[in-house]
Amino acid sequence: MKAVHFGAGNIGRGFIGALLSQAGYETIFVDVNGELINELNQKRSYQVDLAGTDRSLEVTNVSGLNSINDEQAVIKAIEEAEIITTAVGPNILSVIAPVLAKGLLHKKEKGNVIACENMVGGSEILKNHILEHADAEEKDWIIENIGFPNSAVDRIVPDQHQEDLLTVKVEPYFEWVVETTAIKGGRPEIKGITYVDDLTPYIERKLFTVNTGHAVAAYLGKFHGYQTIKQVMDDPAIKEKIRGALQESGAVLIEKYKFDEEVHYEYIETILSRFENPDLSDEVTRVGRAPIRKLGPNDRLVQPAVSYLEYVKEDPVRLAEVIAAALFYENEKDEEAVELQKLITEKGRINAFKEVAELDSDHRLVKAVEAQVHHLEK
Ligand SMILES: NC(=O)c1ccc[n+]([C@@H]2O[C@H](COP(=O)([O-])OP(=O)(O)OC[C@H]3O[C@@H](n4cnc5c(N)ncnc54)[C@H](O)[C@@H]3O)[C@@H](O)[C@H]2O)c1
Ligand SMILES: O=P(O)(O)OC[C@@H](O)[C@@H](O)[C@H](O)[C@H](O)CO
Repeated sequence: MKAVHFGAGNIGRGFIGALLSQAGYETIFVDVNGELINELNQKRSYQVDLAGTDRSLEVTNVSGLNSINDEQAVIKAIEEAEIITTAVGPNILSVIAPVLAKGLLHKKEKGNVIACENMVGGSEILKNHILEHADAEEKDWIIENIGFPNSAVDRIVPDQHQEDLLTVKVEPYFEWVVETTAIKGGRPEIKGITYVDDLTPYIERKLFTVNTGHAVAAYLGKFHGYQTIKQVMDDPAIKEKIRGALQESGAVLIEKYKFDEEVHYEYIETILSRFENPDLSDEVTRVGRAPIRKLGPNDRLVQPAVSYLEYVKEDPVRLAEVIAAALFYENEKDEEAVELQKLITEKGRINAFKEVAELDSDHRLVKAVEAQVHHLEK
């Protein structure tokens, strides 16, 4: 049984690769980081440490391929793989689509491709990128034989500063939910996957709670000079603002999906305590990375804020505040942060926000964010 996983980074090694290996798959990681690939090929195994415990897992039967230099080998690996997964980041899906298309068109049997990215409809979006690289007949073959089930993945895996390049420290908690309807052939037998018929409530609950909360911590935390999420959580005023933002996104989720209110509030508290794990050093720059993506219309801040206006019919105060803080986010090592600040210099904070969030000037959220920007400027 072979699996190909694109992206040997934090979540790739620390979560997806570990579960694939435990399920008995020979796992081939595909990445552009030559150093990582060399290490994987030399060691053929690596260690996953569970933060806050003395438990570790040995992930075995792994190897690596370079997605640029080893294209023919990547195509062959895809041809032979039963399952293909990705954790490369939403913006990279279009980049890996050409090689995926070539590999999938070599397959003789049905198979599944699962994008494990923080976005709604990730596998479906990847499918559309792949289909752009196929002619009409090839498109039909892919649509008929390859499943692209959407999925939601949850496990906090910070950037690693380990002596050993491959070792990765992760939080013990994890959740991987995969939608059944798009699967082709048999369901992949992977312990740890929860199969559901409709992923929408699960991905929205995850993205608009875990990732919304994380974004509040990162952008307000950075604004107030903190470096790690744990430091932010130790500031009671900001912790309360995170809880407040999650009550706003939660009000929408409860209304939209009829979640039990008490159970959802318990979920929020669990998420807050996950952010407080003293054995995880997660930097605000990782959690706040790619602010243009995070301020997009379907992402963790604007989507729940716009829905709050629709469902609750009031201005989302806490969500508007964190959006405003995101507009002050600077990090010279983050391409999107640099691009956002450039846009702000050219057009001003509110015009830049309208552009990335795709909102009109008279939208109530724009007014609410403007008020918060003025407040933060003081
Ligand atoms: N880290 C987490 O806590 C976490 C949790 C859940 C979901 N995710 C999602 O998983 C995805 C990856 O996040 P991460 O934290 O592991 O990031 P990461 O930067 O640690 O890993 C991404 C990897 O993709 C590789 N990559 C870049 N371009 C590539 C290409 N063209 N071909 C192959 N590989 C390429 C990078 O070299 C890197 O090793 C994101 O969508 C993220 O939202 C992350
Ligand atoms: O990966 P991003 O950039 O979409 O978001 C940063 C973090 O919020 C994210 O990686 C979380 O750690 C993860 O989603 C937890 O499951």
